[in-house]
Amino acid sequence: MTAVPAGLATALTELAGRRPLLVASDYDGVLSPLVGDPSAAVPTPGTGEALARIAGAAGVTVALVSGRGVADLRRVSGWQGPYRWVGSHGAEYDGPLTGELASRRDALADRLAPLVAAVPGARLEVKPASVAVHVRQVADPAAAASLLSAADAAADPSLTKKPGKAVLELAVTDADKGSAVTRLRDELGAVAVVYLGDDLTDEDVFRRLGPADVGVKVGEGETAAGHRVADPDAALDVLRLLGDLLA
Ligand SMILES: O=P(O)(O)OC[C@H]1O[C@H](O[C@H]2O[C@H](CO)[C@@H](O)[C@H](O)[C@H]2O)[C@H](O)[C@@H](O)[C@@H]1O
Repeated sequence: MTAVPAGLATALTELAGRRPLLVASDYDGVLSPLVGDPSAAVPTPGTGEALARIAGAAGVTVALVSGRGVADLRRVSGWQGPYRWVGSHGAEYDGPLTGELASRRDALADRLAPLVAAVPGARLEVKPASVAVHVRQVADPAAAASLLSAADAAADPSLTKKPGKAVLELAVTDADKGSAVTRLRDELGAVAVVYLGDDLTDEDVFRRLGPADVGVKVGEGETAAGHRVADPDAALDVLRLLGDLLA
């Protein structure tokens, strides 16, 4: 167990009495350590219990806000909790997406597949509203960079580019996590929001947080978040502290 940074602990203590409260988090790299195979990204042990405890506090809503599709997020996490499940970077907000996006996504996947197949270790992930080109397991950094450039060049202007950690995602919607969390905040009438995230797509949320909110960047890199912790283990410590404060 690591100590939660003092400034963050103080901010959470100040926020803990406010209701309604929204506690939202990204999944990969925050609630689950990054691994080579996206389908094997299980939660950090103890994280499900920490989230369930927070969700059990009166007036508190827990939301999982992921780039993954909701069905995939449920499967990979193994969680069933009473959470708000927001997937596909916010495109899946009220439930599964309609089928009309699927044909555009499939055509995109067909265009990208030969590029990915030509690079050993690269992986194509077809998701509800996007296609992701993963290079985490490409041994040659030049080949990885070149594949990401080629995928970027293959994107027509109707697509939304979402670069992330060893990945470039091309989305057939312009949804973003910042809009999704703002919509949740408004819907719940939340007077404060806690958000944890590790990647570029999470910056859309951090940029929209206000002075009453607490944003926590997990890991390195530039951020608009007011607080930072080192890794998913430290993120778990934040959730455990928040659970204690809300109890
Ligand atoms: O918004 P998130 O919940 O963080 O999802 C972002 C993307 O996460 C996954 O990719 C990332 O995690 C993989 C497993 O650890 C890792 O192999 C990959 O390099 C990371 O980019 C997921 O596969 C994507 O679909 C999500 O958009």
